[in-house]
Amino acid sequence: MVHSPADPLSVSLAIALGANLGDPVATFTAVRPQLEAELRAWAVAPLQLSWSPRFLTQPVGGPPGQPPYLNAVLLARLAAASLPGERWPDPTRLLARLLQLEATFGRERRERWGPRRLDLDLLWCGPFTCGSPELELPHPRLGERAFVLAPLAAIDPDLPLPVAPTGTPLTASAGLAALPRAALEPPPLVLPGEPGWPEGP
Ligand SMILES: Nc1ncnc2c1ncn2[C@@H]1O[C@H](COP(=O)(O)OP(=O)(O)OP(=O)(O)O)[C@@H](O)[C@H]1O
Ligand SMILES: Nc1nc2c(c(=O)[nH]1)N=C(CO)CN2
Repeated sequence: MVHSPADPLSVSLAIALGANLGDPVATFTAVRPQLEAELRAWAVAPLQLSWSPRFLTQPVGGPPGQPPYLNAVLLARLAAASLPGERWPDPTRLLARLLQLEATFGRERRERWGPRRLDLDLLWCGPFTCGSPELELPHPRLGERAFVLAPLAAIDPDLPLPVAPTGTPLTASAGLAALPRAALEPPPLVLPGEPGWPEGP
């Protein structure tokens, strides 16, 4: 893992949630406080959390005939100055917590991109870059996925996305607008807020 120079992304992290088996709405409502608690326990330093609305999305990849997905994103901003010694906690420890939460909610791995009760993907984690199969950061497919970009753009259209060092800076809304037509057909459908998930359109 390598630390890159300070920028707005270097003080934030984002986690994508997905589910298309069981009762995804109930799963999201139940996992939300648990994910917040896991994140705060891992980070030690204070966090400012922003949840996206929930989106109903068409399955991308995997076996045909899957149910639609429920998707959302959690964005966390850290006050870098409040980190102990200004050092980030280890992202592999956060991934371990995410995998454990998936297991708690009955996640089973059968086939690539197969249907699942809960998927938690670490999209980026501050300044870390990492290319091992166990942990890739930033997530290599985040810029291709409407089910990730639409929730990010709903939190903040001007949110910069992590790109390769030589890449042009791209915001969440620009990334969404740049997707090929097929990736937006049908477009993600934003759900109204409700108790347990107040964020809506
Ligand atoms: N950024 C990341 N976030 C979550 N898991 C990751 C990440 N990078 C690598 N992995 C590894 O990927 C493994 C398989 O994850 P999973 O089956 O959830 O993939 P997926 O969500 O179906 O596919 P995709 O990676 O395209 O989103 C995990 O066991 C984990 O170790
Ligand atoms: N609509 C949708 N499609 C997917 C999703 C997802 O969360 N939503 N997750 C995948 C693997 O991470 C593969 N395909």
